[in-house]
This record gives sequence, C-alpha cells and structure tokens, in this order.
Amino acid sequence: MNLPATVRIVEVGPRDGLQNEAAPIPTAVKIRLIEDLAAAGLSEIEAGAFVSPKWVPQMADSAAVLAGLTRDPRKRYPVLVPNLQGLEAALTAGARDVAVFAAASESFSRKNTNCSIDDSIARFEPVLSRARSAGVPVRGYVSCVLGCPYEGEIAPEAVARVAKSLIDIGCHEISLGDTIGVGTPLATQRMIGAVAEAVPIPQLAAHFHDTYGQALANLLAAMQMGISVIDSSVAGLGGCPYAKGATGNVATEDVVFMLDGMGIQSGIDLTRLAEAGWRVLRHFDRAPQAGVSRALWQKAQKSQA
Ligand SMILES: CC(C)(COP(=O)([O-])OP(=O)([O-])OC[C@H]1O[C@@H](n2cnc3c(N)ncnc32)[C@H](O)[C@@H]1OP(=O)([O-])[O-])[C@@H](O)C(=O)NCCC(=O)NCCSC(=O)C[C@@](C)(O)CC(=O)[O-]
Repeated sequence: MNLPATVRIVEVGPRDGLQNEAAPIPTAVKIRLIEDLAAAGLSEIEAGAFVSPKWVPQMADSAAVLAGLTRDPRKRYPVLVPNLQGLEAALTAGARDVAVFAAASESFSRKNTNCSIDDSIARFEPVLSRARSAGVPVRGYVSCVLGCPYEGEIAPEAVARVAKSLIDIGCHEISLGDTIGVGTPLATQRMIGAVAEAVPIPQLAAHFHDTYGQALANLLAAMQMGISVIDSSVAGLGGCPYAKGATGNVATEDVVFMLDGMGIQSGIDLTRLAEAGWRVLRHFDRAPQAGVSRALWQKAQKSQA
C-alpha cells in the first residue's frame, strides 16, 4: 500500500473542539490543554479564533489564551480569522500563524460567515495581503467537502474551485473539512482526486469529523492518495456551531494509534496525549467517549483498582 512515511498532525481540539461547548470554559483550562498537547509532542495546535463573539462566544477569550500561553518557539499556534478585523486582533495578540475559512456550499457559507462563497474569498484577499506583509502564513479551510447539512451532496468540482481560489489568493495549505462527517472512503478519494487537479496534494490536509464513524477509514483513503497532513481533536472533542448534529473531529488518539500501528511517524506520545484529553474531560465531568481514549482510560482504571 502506498502510504506516507511521516504524518503531520494539526491538533484542532482547543479551537474546533471547544468552540461548540455551551458553558463558558475558563481561559486557564484552555491554556493548560494547549500546553499539555504541546508536551505530548503536538507541534501545531490551533489555539483559538478571532471571530465575532456574538457568533461564537466560546472563542471570545482567544487573545487572553495567547497572552497566557507559554509558547514553545519550535511549535505553531494558529488561530482562525474570518476577516481583516479578526486578523488585526490576532496580530495584536501575537499570533504568528492564521487560517481563513470558506465553504464548498453556498448555504453553509452564509450560515457560518454571513456571506456567499465568492464574497468570502473577496473578504479574504485583504487578509492574505496584510498577513503577507506581516510575514504570517495563512492556511485555508474548505468546509462541507463531502456533504452539507443544508444542501446534501456537494460536487467534488465545487470543492476544487474553492480550494483553488484560496491557493490563488495566497494560502499555503488547504484543509479539506468533512464538517458533518458523512464521507465514505471512495467518495473521499473522488473528492481528493478532483481537488488534486487544481491544488497539488502536498498542499492538502484532511480535516474529517467522525459523526458517522467513517473518519479513520476516510483518512486511510486520503493517505493512499498521498495526503500526509491530518487535522484531529484530542478526545474527539467538538462540532461546528453552524452544522447541527455534527460531532467532533476524528480523535487525535485514534489517529496516533492507527499511525503507530502502521509504523508511520507522528512524533506524539499517545499516553501523554490521552492524559491531556482526560484532564480537559474532567473539567466537563465527562468520561472519554472516543475509541482509543476510552480504551486506555478503562485500562488505566483497571490497573489502579
Ligand atoms: C464573519 C463574521 C464576523 C461576519 O458577521 P457579520 O455579522 O456579517 O459581521 P459584520 O462585519 O457585519 O460585523 C458585525 C459585528 O461583528 C463584529 N465583528 C466582525 N468581525 C469580527 C471579528 N473578527 N472579531 C470580533 N468582532 C467582529 C463587528 O465589529 C460588528 O460588531 P457590532 O458593531 O455589531 O458591535 C461572523 O459571521 C463570524 O464571526 N463568523 C464565525 C463563525 C465561526 O467561527 N464558525 C466556526 C469556525 S468554522 C468551522 O468550525 C469549520 C472548520 C474550520 O473547522 C472546518 C470544518 O470542520 O468544516
């Protein structure tokens, strides 16, 4: 089987994972989570979002998170920005990596960012140009690449068009989001095949939610196509506030366990990663739900009994 020798994991738990939690989470809990994830070996940890607090209240303290964080200079702590206002706030808070987010579905674009797909790209142009002058790299997300909560099926060509637009305005990498986790392996490969005609595979990342339990299978399918950047969320935390019913991203523990089993390097210590997840779950008074995290937790409970 043709698979990458190493995989870069982008941990999105502190942003994508926590953004959907209803109750306020203390800034200190977010900071501890990010620092625990860095200690577990994650080298890229999405730390927050400079979006409208009216739209996503949980991310309103992102500047405080960045200010309170002890940053490891070898690691990256990207944040989401939806517009120039968000980028300026992120730069003032000391962000050195940012991401913009678009969608392959018109309806989702309007629900998530209050504008059409084309308007969102136009809104990002000054963001990219200002980021370039500040020396800050910009990642681009495309949501709903394998289905939309409002429109159903999405044509792979529509995904390719948005991904290409984001590359054309200067994004260095495109993260392909199966926002509602409805993809299956062959659909995933068809979608990636179409996108790869417009954007080279080394510039693509897989960002799959696990709503229907397909994420690992889809990741394997994506890796077979050459994708070697995977977004995931510790303990499978998360969901998008504008995609009702969507559950968390694929759990980072599940991804690391699968990669370890296949001899693919990720540089992450699975035990420390699982412990980082358990600590944040204790704050929510929840037991681990995601596969590997739950299995390791049960094993740890038995060995203490
Ligand atoms: C894009 C907007 C701002 C448009 O929202 P809008 O209401 O059209 O914005 P506006 O420009 O008309 O401004 C309205 C108000 O928002 C304020 N505002 C405007 N911008 C900002 C900002 N950056 N930071 C703070 N405040 C801001 C602005 O100052 C103003 O305040 P007011 O005068 O009413 O007091 C809004 O729709 C928004 O913030 N959306 C974000 C939604 C979001 O964060 N969704 C989750 C992240 S995407 C995701 O999870 C998917 C992903 C990436 O994980 C991949 C996948 O899984 O698919």
